[in-house]
Amino acid sequence: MSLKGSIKVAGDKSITHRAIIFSSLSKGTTRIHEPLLGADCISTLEIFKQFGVKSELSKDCLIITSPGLESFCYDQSILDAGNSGTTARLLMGVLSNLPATLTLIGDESLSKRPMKRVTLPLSQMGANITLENDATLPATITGHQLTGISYELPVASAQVKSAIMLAGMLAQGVTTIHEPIPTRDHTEKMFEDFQIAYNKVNRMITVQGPQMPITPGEVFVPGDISSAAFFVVAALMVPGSDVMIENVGINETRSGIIDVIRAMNGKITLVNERYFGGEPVADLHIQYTKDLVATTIEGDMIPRLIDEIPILALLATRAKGITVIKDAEELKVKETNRIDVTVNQLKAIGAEIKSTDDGMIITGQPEGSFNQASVSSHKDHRIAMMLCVASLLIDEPLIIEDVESMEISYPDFLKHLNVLLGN
Ligand SMILES: O=C(O)C1=C[C@@H](OP(=O)(O)O)[C@@H](O)[C@H](O)C1
Ligand SMILES: C=C(OP(=O)(O)O)C(=O)O
Repeated sequence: MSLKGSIKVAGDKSITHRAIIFSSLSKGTTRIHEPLLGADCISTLEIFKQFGVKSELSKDCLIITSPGLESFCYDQSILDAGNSGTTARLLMGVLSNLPATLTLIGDESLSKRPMKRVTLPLSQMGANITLENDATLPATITGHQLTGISYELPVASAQVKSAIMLAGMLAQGVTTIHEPIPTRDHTEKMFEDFQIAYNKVNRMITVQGPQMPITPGEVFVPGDISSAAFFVVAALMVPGSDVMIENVGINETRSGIIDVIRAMNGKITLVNERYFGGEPVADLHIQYTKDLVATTIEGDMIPRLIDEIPILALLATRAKGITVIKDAEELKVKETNRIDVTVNQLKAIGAEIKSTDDGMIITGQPEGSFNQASVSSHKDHRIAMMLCVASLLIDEPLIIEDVESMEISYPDFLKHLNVLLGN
């Protein structure tokens, strides 16, 4: 049973969120081509619908028509970000500037994730936000126009950077953000798509606000490299596999996985590199590699592959030698503690893996086999898909509890996996 053939993966989650946000803030109609309609992006869309934004799906295009943020209606004050950290954090930057009192809530997992990292800089801009226990959702926000600040990001987080950029775009005056370690730059690219002026020199971003009204744009969403990662790893590990994944985003701030796979000796080739809208894309050709070698993943590489670490940990179980993942403590505050959950699930099926304070250490067993075990995604979409890929290395069926959490970022995951398996 090998993976063969070609697929187009789900649209990029980060870019779809931003496309929905920027099109909702602008007055008029924006077409978003090939968006991701996973649960997280739907959470962002539903919030803007409560403000009076309309959406329509036509073939592969999401058409957003907005009255513009000056004409939002605020009849409903409870906004549900569901499971989505991106929704909650980016929208805090917007809501803090709107003339309404609104409460942002989330599901059980999101309600445990740290929000102070966003409310702290926003408070310095004058925002009025109350968090549960001064730390988590629900957040009650009484909005008014903020004032620009100069801020150095203490954590390498694109969500925090983007929240401040959005707030700065709507605020009075100049906002400057210094980003010591580069993170995904889709917000910067979306500023360009929607003709919002900003400056980025080295790692310093400057936004002069307020910039309203915002002109509608047109967005082309590439395939999500974080979703493609599951098939890339599956093809590298399952003997006989030969797969093409089309139109995948290879933005430098997201493509760490390609560098790591090359360092591990994995057979991956980028074909037909081009631009899709404002983002670079390529078709990824991946072939089974029997002589994978261990590597170290650390430092500035981490934000370039943060969401791919669970699936890269699985890949490392097949690579000769000891793979070390460090500087990845951010994994502890994702949908689950992804260090513990990844280690515990992979250990259960027989992998030699242990957690550390800021990552994990994996001893590869290229010839070893995994065993059946009782495993769970712990309602974390990336863990659910990682376990599905792990099941390809086990002869008996693997029963994965809460596997449906994959809906968050990839509703068609199993369908696409079956296409490649020829089922
Ligand atoms: O900005 C974004 O779209 C995202 C940024 C990352 O989070 P952090 O900003 O918390 O690192 C990433 O893990 C998340 O899946 C999406
Ligand atoms: C961490 C993730 O998303 P978010 O922070 O938006 O919940 C993810 O998709 O892996």
